[in-house]
Amino acid sequence: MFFVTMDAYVALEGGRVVEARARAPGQTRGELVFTTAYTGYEESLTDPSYEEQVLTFSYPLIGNYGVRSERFESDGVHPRAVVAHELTDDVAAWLEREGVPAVDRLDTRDLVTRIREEGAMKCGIVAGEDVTPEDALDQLAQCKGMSEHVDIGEQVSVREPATYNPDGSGPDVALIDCGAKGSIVSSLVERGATVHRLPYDATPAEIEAFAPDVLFISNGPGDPENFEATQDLVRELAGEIPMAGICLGQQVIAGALGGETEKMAFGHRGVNQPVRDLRTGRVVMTTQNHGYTVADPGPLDVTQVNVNDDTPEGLESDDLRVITRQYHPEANPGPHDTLSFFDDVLAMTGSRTQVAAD
Ligand SMILES: NC(=O)CC[C@H](N)C(=O)O
Repeated sequence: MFFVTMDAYVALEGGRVVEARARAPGQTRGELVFTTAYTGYEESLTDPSYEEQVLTFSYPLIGNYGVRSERFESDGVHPRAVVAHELTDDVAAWLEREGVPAVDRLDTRDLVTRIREEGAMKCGIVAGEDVTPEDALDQLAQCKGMSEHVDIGEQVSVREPATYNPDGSGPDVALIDCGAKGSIVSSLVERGATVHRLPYDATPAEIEAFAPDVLFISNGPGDPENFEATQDLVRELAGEIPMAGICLGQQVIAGALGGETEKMAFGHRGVNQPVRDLRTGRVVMTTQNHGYTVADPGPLDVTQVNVNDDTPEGLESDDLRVITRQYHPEANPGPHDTLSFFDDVLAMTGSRTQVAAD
């Protein structure tokens, strides 16, 4: 007989408690979401866009090719906790070192079905010796909804500006860090750009000091409406300087220019999300991780849509010189179908006009 000691509990919004096995101890809470990605767990777990969420992997075995820091997208693990059907010892040890609770040996098929039917939900999660179902329910009771995390930008952004590839011969990019993945920086640097990484609440005057050729709004966690300072910046500089955005960046730019965003039921998280370009009819496979979407693109044209649910995946405006993507063209993890986005962004810089002085 094969016995597994159950020493972890996951309390779901509504009060149901699911038993599991502790793989990294701790007690925490967050919005329970799932990814269908079957590869790229190191990248997902270090993606700042997962801040304040509990990440469930629908793929049953996570960790089968080890843990290598070269693949990390930031300095630490961002989900509050991790749920999988089976986590390898390597991943469990890494999460324990990072102080991130992790559980496995629960029916993730059932959990994912529930999230698909009821939407992303609050959860409490406890793992380790002596934890009880009541502890998990206590955590659940303290769990905030994603949109209630009003200071989430502060949690994930750089404190001080940083410059990458200072002697580059390419364009200067002002990257507004709302929780940027490292491979957005490297995708730009590889193409010769100099990247000035700036806090999410950088002011127009701070941007102008760098005289950048393009303003690039990064990915990031939570509700784009909570990035008011970033939206103000976009509004202020719109039309003055070309702009690009990825994921939260698309949402912030659309919201700032008069459009609207809304929460999705369970979002898109995975590495095989099909996207159709409306101009060419071509479909590409994309990597995604988002729970909000653009509901109204404002003055921007929708140029790409998700094949599954028609939500906007690409927004553009020739007049305003804006180009954004809802998916992750930096492709870490891949597929690599959409890397040319970075070439398109840098190509926009040829048409730069002077940034207006205050
Ligand atoms: N990856 C991201 O930038 C996520 C965007 C936003 N936080 C969302 O969940 O929709």
